[in-house]
Amino acid sequence: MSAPKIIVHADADLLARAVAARLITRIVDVQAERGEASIVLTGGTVGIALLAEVAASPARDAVDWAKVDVWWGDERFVPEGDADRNALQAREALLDAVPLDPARVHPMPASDGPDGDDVEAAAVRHAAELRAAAKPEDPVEAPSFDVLMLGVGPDAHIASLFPGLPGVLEDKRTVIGVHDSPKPPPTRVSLTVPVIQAAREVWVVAAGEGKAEAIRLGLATGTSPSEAPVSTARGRTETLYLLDRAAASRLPG
Ligand SMILES: O=C(O)[C@H](O)[C@@H](O)[C@H](O)[C@H](O)COP(=O)(O)O
Repeated sequence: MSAPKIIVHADADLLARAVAARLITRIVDVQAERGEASIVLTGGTVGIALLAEVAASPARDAVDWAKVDVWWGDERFVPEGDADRNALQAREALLDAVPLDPARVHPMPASDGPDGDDVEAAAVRHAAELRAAAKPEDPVEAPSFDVLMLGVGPDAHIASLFPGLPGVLEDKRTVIGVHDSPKPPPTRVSLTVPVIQAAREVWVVAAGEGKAEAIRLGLATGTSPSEAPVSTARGRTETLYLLDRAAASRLPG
């Protein structure tokens, strides 16, 4: 696991623009090496704002979008067309504006999908999709994502792994159904820590004073995952904490 690097931008708008530029560059670099790239999107305010900044960037056409695999870190388990879906928000912000291959876009299941409202079956279905996309050398039964982005909640959750819930301790499954989420909606689907930590690069993206304590916990030594799931956000070759000044206002000394 790589030690976190902290990069601070002046405010939330600049953060979104800078992460968008970084994402475009990273995809271009990975595609120059291997032809294709895989990214994991996050919902949340900055997570969606940065996608809109990618869409607005003149550099976006440097990416071969048809060779980008798009996945999500978590999803609200609501119907396909629900405005709360991270996937729907991402489509509106970016995905509909670039020439992706639909077969390479992998939203997590919705509650009106083939498994109906059975979130456990939906998680198993998505785990099978990840397994099918994994290569023999991948350390878990999921792709080793090139860039996995995570927002963080004021309670220090990442994806839909919340403090005090068992999901953050899951060490076998790659995808779980989440029940009783403290943040609505209560039922969700989430990647687990082993998949997150198998990613080549993990980027934690956070803005605002309300995230400062969560960021402190995420970087402090000795934080327990159950207390602050964000402390598990580490990539294999790179871990970036991409922050605005307010979110960086309580960094551990
Ligand atoms: O499913 C969700 O509720 C969101 O995806 C959530 O995990 C989000 O990423 C963080 O809470 C940060 O969100 P904000 O940037 O809006 O605070």
